Parts: sequence; structure tokens; C-alpha cells
Amino acid sequence: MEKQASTSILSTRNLTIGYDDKLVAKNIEINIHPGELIAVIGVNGSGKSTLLKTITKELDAISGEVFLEDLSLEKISAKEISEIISIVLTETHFSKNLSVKELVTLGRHPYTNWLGVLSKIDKDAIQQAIDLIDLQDLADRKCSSLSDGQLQKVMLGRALAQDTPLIILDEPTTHLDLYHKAFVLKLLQKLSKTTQKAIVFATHEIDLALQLCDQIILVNGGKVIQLTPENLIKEKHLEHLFPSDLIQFDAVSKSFKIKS
Ligand SMILES: Nc1ncnc2c1ncn2[C@@H]1O[C@H](COP(=O)(O)OP(=O)(O)OP(=O)(O)O)[C@@H](O)[C@H]1O
Repeated sequence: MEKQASTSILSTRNLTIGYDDKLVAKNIEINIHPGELIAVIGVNGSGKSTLLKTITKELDAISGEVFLEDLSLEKISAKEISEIISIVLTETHFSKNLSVKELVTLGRHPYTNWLGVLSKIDKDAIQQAIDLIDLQDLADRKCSSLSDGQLQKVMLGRALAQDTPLIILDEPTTHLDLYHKAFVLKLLQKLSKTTQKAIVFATHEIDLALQLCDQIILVNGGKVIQLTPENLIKEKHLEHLFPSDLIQFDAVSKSFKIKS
């Protein structure tokens, strides 16, 4: 089995992503390490979801390679992937009739036997996830009774219970107000540091991502670059992200401003 020498949890080599009739981005070289909080940013339709789908094997790469830890993604089974990556999608693919604790318990699915019997390790992982994000008071509530912000925390709880070194989230702050967007992203930042898990999320909250993330992956015009927020700003990659007739990036406040 081909190996790549590095301490990355996930890396790519000369990766090209897209669909049968559409090349989305090429020459992608990204590296994700333990404890890092990484935002994937880019305008609508730039390829953020395509990149996340490709690195989680939901979509085949057009060419190039993805490595999970040091193994080529092509050679790893779905079960092995689920022990390394947990995925939190925006759309909810579960019955909201479940209680919070039942939903968090689903995170242990890759580890339980076919009867779904929980071992002590499973029960401890579920409790730890509930404690880590303060879900104790919500544990017996039905998911249908939760606000979007609470539901997002519960989805994160399920990913934590899966206890993988890498958590990937597709737009975790959609539908949240500014306070809850900041709350969820700050929680992701805290979890990446306390658990040393790598957390990667696609987002349109560029201002917040610049303040909170260790690294930014920018998908733009068929290219993908990975830099620290400081270098992304210093190298002026954000200046021409959007058409300049309406908004411009202000490097001093590290935020986008509407042109007067
Ligand atoms: N199944 C598909 N087949 C062909 N083209 C697709 C498919 N899914 C997406 N695309 C195209 O690939 C490009 C990248 O789409 P993608 O959904 O990855 O962008 P995104 O950055 O996640 O967008 P958004 O911010 O709007 O969610 C777009 O041009 C889109 O139309």
C-alpha cells in the first residue's frame, strides 16, 4: 500500500476535483494536522462542497491522490474511513423524533456490532461528547423541539461521539444568527484545541473564519490554496474574491466592507 511520510491526518497530492462534464479545481495540495481548525472558503459555486465530498470519498477524484493519515484513500474501506473522519452535513438525514441522546449515540454506529449493542467504551464516548458540549440539559429532549443552534450542537455531539481524529462540517452555521454563528465556531475552535482533533468546515463566514482559524483553504477560480489567515491577507488573496463594484476587503479590520 502506498504511503506518504508526514504527520498529516489528511493530505492531497496533485488532486483534481470535479464531475464528468466539469473540472472544478486542479493541482490541489492541502495538509491537515491534529488540533487545527481550518475553514474552507470561496464564493458560491467555487467548489467547496466538491472538495469536501472528494476528500471524504463521497465523490471520486478526477486524478491525483488523497491520503488519510498515511494511507491512500482509494485503498481504505468505508468502515475504516468512518473511524478517521466524521461528517456533519447541513441537511439533517435523521428522524427528528430521536432524542438528543439517541442522536449522539448514532455516532457510535461504526463501532457497535450488528445488534447495535453499546460497549462501555461506546457509553463513555457518548457521555464524553455530551459533557464536552454541555448537552446534559437537552439529553432527553426530542430533536424536533430544538432550535437550529441547539440542533447544530447536537450534530456536533454525534460527530464527537464517533471519536475520529478529523471532523468535517459543511456550512455548520447556516440558519444561525450572528451570536450563534460565533458561538458554534468558537466551540469548534475550543474543541480542536482541547481534543487535538482536526476540524475542517466549509463556510461563508469569512470574517469569523479569519479571526478563529489556524488555516484557511481558499477555493477560487479553479485553484485551491491553503494559508494562515495572516498570510492570506498579506498576500492579498481576499482583495479580488468578490466583484469589486460592491464590496472590498479591508486588511486593517480584516473584514469586508460595502462600498459607499
Ligand atoms: N453533481 C454535479 N454535477 C456537475 N456539476 C456539479 C455538480 N455539483 C456541483 N456542480 C458544479 O460544480 C461547481 C462547484 O460546486 P460546489 O457545490 O462544490 O460549490 P460550493 O463552493 O460548495 O458552492 P456554494 O457556496 O454555493 O455551496 C459548480 O459550478 C456547480 O454547479
